[in-house]
Amino acid sequence: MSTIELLNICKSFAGKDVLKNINLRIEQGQFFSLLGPSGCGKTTTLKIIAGLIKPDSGDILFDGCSVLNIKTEKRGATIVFQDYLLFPHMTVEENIGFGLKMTGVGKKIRHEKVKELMELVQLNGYEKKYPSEISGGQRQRAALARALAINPRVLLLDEPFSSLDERLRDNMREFVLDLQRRLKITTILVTHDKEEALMLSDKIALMFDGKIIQIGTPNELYNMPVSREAADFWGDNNYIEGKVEKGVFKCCFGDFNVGFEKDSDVVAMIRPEFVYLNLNYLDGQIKGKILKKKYAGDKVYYEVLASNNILKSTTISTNLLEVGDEVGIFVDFKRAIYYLQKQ
Ligand SMILES: Nc1ncnc2c1ncn2[C@@H]1O[C@H](COP(=O)(O)OP(=O)(O)OP(=O)(O)O)[C@@H](O)[C@H]1O
Repeated sequence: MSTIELLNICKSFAGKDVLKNINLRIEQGQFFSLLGPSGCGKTTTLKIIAGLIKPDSGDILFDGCSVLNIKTEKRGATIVFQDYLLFPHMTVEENIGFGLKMTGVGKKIRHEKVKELMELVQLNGYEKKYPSEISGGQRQRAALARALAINPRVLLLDEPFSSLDERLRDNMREFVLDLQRRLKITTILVTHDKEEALMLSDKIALMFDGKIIQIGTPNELYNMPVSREAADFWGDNNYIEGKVEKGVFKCCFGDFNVGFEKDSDVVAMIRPEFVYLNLNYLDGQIKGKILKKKYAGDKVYYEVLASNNILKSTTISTNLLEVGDEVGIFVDFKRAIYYLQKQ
């Protein structure tokens, strides 16, 4: 177990700034995710924590002590990559015991430890198999066991689930979370999968273009995005410009009580799931007409024309509205997030 801190970490490759002053604190035993679009610098951050890449400036602390000049193999931070990187010419048990052998652990203790790990990742009976003879999920569990064999202070997971099919991915996510909770090992996951980060993490750092734009719990990140940029990462949103005066939001759709006292020019960000449509127009609702409909199984995505604006609405698929229907729209402005308009 370890507390990990990154202090003012900067890194550039060939003149391109890839990490721009990264500051992070990951508590002991926490499941922490680095989330962000492809190329934003997640893997580089992970490799810097592992010691595979040296930062240009800044410091990394494990339990308050700098590990900047400590070699990878001495840091106790092991990475599990998405492509597992098992040695193809070694059996499962040889793969798992490899790190122990390298650190000079004797055969008897190694054998016991490997047996214990095989049980932990539910691979008993596969000891003598080669990586090519087992399934993707089993290979991944073997890679996890190999990483855990050396009792790492921190477990680093780089998109470990992305090459698995959906069902296996769900199983592996649950498996890893359960293992992490039991072992209480500080774990850092790199992912671009929003749902994965929300489901697994105690805390998430959202990264864009080499910077961290928000750190918080899954609930804070999803429900209280700090900026439009952060909000848009979670999906398409509605943005409605207006003014708040004495707790009333005034915009092109009318006046709405929001219980937000500070008078200011704002942009209201409303998620499509808080825009409700119904066929019977009710008093006080906004009138609109359905322009587009996308059916996606459990959900339906609509675009509705109202007061010369397009509103996005997502509903569960029991909704039977069709393109061209005139609808009443209820926008739950109390669920909106109000960003101050730029002066
Ligand atoms: N060794 C390297 N040499 C040059 N550029 C690199 C190197 N490693 C990473 N980069 C660049 O740094 C940027 C960040 O890469 P990184 O792999 O950290 O992003 P990422 O967020 O993990 O992306 P992905 O989700 O696609 O893996 C990218 O533009 C990448 O091309």
